[in-house]
Amino acid sequence: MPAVADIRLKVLLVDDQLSHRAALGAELQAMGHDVVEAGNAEDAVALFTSLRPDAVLMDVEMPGHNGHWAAQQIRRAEPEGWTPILFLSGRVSDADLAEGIECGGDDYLFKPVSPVVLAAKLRAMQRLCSLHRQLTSLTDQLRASNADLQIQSLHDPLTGLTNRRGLDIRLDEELRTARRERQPLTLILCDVDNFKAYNDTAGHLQGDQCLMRIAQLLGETCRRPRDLAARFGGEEFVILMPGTSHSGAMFYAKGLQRMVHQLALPHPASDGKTCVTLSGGITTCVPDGTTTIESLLSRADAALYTAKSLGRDRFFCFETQADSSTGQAELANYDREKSSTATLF
Ligand SMILES: Nc1nc2c(ncn2[C@@H]2O[C@H](COP(=O)(O)OP(=O)(O)OP(=O)(O)O)[C@@H](O)[C@H]2O)c(=O)[nH]1
Repeated sequence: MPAVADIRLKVLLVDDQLSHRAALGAELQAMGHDVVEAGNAEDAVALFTSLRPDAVLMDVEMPGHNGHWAAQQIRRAEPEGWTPILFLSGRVSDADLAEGIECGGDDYLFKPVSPVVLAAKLRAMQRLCSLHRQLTSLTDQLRASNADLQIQSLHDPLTGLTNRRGLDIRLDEELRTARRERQPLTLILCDVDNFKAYNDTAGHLQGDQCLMRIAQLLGETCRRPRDLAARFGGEEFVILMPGTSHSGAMFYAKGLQRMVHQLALPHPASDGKTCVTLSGGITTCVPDGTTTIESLLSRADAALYTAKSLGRDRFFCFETQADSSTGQAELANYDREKSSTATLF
């Protein structure tokens, strides 16, 4: 930020008399400021809107609209009212002065303008301009910090994935959208197998690295714009797939399992397996009025529990779960298949 005295103001100088503009303009430039000139009120308003000067010096009496009218238009164009407007006038009654301030002006300069008074008023405008710039810069910093905080509050610091809070927000949105549009919604709850043993053997820091790699893989596999990979907590992750049917979810899970195998992250203590594996519980439904975030999570959790009981390194999905007969029929339609028994792969 330059020192107040060094601030170069962009001054909009409005006067219908060319000779007055030339004289005052030359003085302003000699003081180190930039000058934009307008010869009438309409041009003044147009130039103010397009160029956003730092200060306005405005004649009051002009053919057509006068300076008071122009000040009103300028205040409308800039409701925060930061830009100082100084009227230039030959003689001012108390009533004129009051009207000028009422119309949005800040001060009066009497013609012919004394160079000393002009310099003093410009110094005051430089101070105001400096305050405005500081405030704008602080507001920008605050806005950026708020945006950062917003991102941090919705993301997990270890993996960078959406955190539980962010997941809850998206789940709520997607549940309502799927219900309204009668579209299937798939939720997969994944868990790293025997992760306690991993930590106990390889150490917590190595465990963190493992979670980061798995999270990265999950993030990469969520390719559709509305798919979401989130860290649910600990070594558990959620994949949310709006508009994805039962069969689509199974196709995705098979691919994910294959990719985890290909990743081949060494697991130091996993029930006879040498590499990290995932288990997952899948639930797909066309939600109705009774479907809640909790019911979706609890169905996925039950399916995950079953996958673990059946020996881990697998994804499990109960028979197609819809929440109403309508939902069930629609889901069957989407999948073009009738599900009857549990599906395991
Ligand atoms: N390194 C690391 N470990 C974590 C983190 N969050 C949770 N854990 C660990 O994850 C382990 C989860 O253990 P369990 O819930 O018993 O599950 P598990 O050992 O994977 O067993 P199964 O789920 O049955 O395969 C615990 O040891 C937690 O301390 C984390 O951010 N970093």
